[in-house]
Amino acid sequence: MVRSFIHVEPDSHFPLQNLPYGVFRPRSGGDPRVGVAIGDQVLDLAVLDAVGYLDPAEAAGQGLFSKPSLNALMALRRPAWSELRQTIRRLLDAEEPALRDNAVLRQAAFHKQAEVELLLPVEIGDYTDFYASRDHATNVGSLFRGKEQALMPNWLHLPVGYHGRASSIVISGTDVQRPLGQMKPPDAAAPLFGPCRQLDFELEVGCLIGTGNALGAPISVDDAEEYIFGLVLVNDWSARDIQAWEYQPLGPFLGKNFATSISPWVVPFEALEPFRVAGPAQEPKPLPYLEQSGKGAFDIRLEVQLQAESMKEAECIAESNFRYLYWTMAQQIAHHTIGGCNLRPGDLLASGTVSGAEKGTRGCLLELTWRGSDPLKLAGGEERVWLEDSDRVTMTGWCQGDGYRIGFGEVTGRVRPVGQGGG
Ligand SMILES: O=C(O)/C=C/C(=O)CC(=O)CC(=O)O
Ligand SMILES: [Ca+2]
Ligand SMILES: [Mg+2]
Repeated sequence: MVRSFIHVEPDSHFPLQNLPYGVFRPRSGGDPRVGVAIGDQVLDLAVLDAVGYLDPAEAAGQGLFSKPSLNALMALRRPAWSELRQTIRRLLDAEEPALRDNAVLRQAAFHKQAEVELLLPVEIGDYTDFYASRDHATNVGSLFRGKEQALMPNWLHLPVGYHGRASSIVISGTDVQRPLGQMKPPDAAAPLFGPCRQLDFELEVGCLIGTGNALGAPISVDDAEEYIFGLVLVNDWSARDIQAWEYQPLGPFLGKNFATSISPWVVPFEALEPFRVAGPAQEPKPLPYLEQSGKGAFDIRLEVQLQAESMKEAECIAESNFRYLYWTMAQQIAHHTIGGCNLRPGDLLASGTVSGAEKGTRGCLLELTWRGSDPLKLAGGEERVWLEDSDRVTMTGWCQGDGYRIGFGEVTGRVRPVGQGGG
């Protein structure tokens, strides 16, 4: 197995096979710039580019890495991403002396991850959220509309989604303020206004678009993966009481626009190739524009941890897998653009809550507690139906290779009570 001269623990999320991109700022100061995670280090690509170490890659020499976002890099095409990735991989290889034996450059180019601040890596222009897990859609449908109408008649024919809100996407670690809103409990005669009482998380995977398409020029399902730059973890925080009252007939609005958290490291799509698998069988067969040849799902293990303020450590409350999704990322992209809609570099297409068939694989509290009828019992006697103030939700994910992991790191956030200011 290929190894780096940088030490990488076997359970590290960031071995040489991964090389995810992020935007960071050293805690000691300096401007935001682009880096790559390796073991517990960050490699500063702006430093490497400045000394010509990334030459002759197409991405080199253009100032792409001394920017506060990955967008300019994402706007290049797949061959350029692939070439850059190979260049970085070679420079980090244990057998390659160029960087390994240049102590002065190494000193300037590497930072401990613990000594940098990770920033929102992408300027996200548009955010779309799908609803691609059949188990999630069936469960939510049963809970919101009753068993008979669990899965809407369109669901097996197209990837259902809604246009989300990009402005409130925040980086992992940002506190999330409990939203205020309008809700109508079943026993109330009129709607109430106040802090959300049914705050939830949603375990999702986000697909970041690299290459865009022109307005009016759809992306075909079999070309769609060429447009994907990389993936992140997404927590689509949801106010279930606000959502349940407002959503008909146009779908989620304020119930989901107050915050969406993403993980800081963008895992290159190319790194996931060894973990490609077939997704669930699709019956009825989708219309030709959605029919994908080959396998379109990826085996990514996902976990949700919850930590109440009284708990010494976080407790795992759900284990799921990205491969459970019914609709693939390629199908989502093909559907999104079939009417002519243009995607732009940096757009986020989230998968929708990733739930599986077993109870412990459900990706949100709405399902895990069956809308409150089956509370979760946590360590130290804590019980949860919905999130309480100061609860911390952490999601993690990784592909398990033979002796290595392609990891996503984590997306974490803590619930802050209403009225404690911004930031
Ligand atoms: O079926 C409904 O009314 C509920 C929809 C959602 O909760 C939308 C959503 O965020 C989709 C998802 O995460 O899978
Ligand atoms: Ca969602
Ligand atoms: Mg959201």
